[in-house]
Amino acid sequence: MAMDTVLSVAGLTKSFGGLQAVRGVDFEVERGAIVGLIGPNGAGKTTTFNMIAGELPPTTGKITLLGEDITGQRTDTLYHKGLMRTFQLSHEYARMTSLENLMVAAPDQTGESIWSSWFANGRVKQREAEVIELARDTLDFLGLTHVGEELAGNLSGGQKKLLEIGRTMMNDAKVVLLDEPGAGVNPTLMRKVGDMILQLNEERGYTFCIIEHDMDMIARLADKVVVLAEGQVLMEGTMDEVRSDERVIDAYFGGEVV
Ligand SMILES: Nc1ncnc2c1ncn2[C@@H]1O[C@H](COP(=O)(O)OP(=O)(O)OP(=O)(O)O)[C@@H](O)[C@H]1O
Repeated sequence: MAMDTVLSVAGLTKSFGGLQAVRGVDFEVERGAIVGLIGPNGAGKTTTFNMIAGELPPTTGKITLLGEDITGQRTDTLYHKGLMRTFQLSHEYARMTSLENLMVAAPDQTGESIWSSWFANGRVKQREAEVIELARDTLDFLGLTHVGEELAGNLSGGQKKLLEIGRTMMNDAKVVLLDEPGAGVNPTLMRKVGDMILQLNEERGYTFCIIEHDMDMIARLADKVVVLAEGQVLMEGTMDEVRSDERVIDAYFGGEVV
């Protein structure tokens, strides 16, 4: 493993009954990189993410974060280690405001979610002021200040995506898995989501692994692209290399002339 690898998966497999959704996937994500994970529908991208993010135990294989074997560790454990993911369909708390959605993503001083201390003690304590300030700064960074008091359920698809990215910022997650940040987002906001990702990468040193079907977005963001097809890595390379590779064209279009 290279010295600057922050995340690696090796020999990862996942079977659902008789179906082998992921069949021996290997790839590495270098510190400060933006890695795109692409491939046709059903290639195993989300299943791979679910295993890395601790939502699904791998059938076999090993996942390493910052040199530590994290295979099978759960989402909340990984959250404290700085690995977070977002979802294809945003997971906001619809009946809380945007500001509150960010606040509940912050860890408290003991490293627990602030959510649990609210319920345990019935009130927000000293940390509240710091968390509110951080949440306001995060809204400002994302350009969402004007919808800070709006219920998150009322935000547009693109604003929800930005809010999801904001939730990772509240934990200062250093390795972020983004599941289709461009899905259901209009072109203007798509550009903005891309800007945020680049800004977090360049200014705060976040490392990203991104599943995305929008090839323009991947071309703009990704340093390296890993192509999955039928549960396996078909190839990896720059977007230019991937775009012109016959195997990739075949995987997407089934070898038909299009
Ligand atoms: N919980 C599950 N139970 C059974 N089969 C599953 C489960 N989750 C995924 N699969 C199957 O595993 C395969 C890979 O699915 P996955 O969602 O990982 O693909 P994907 O590359 O993310 O696709 P898409 O781009 O369409 O989101 C598919 O054949 C899917 O039907």
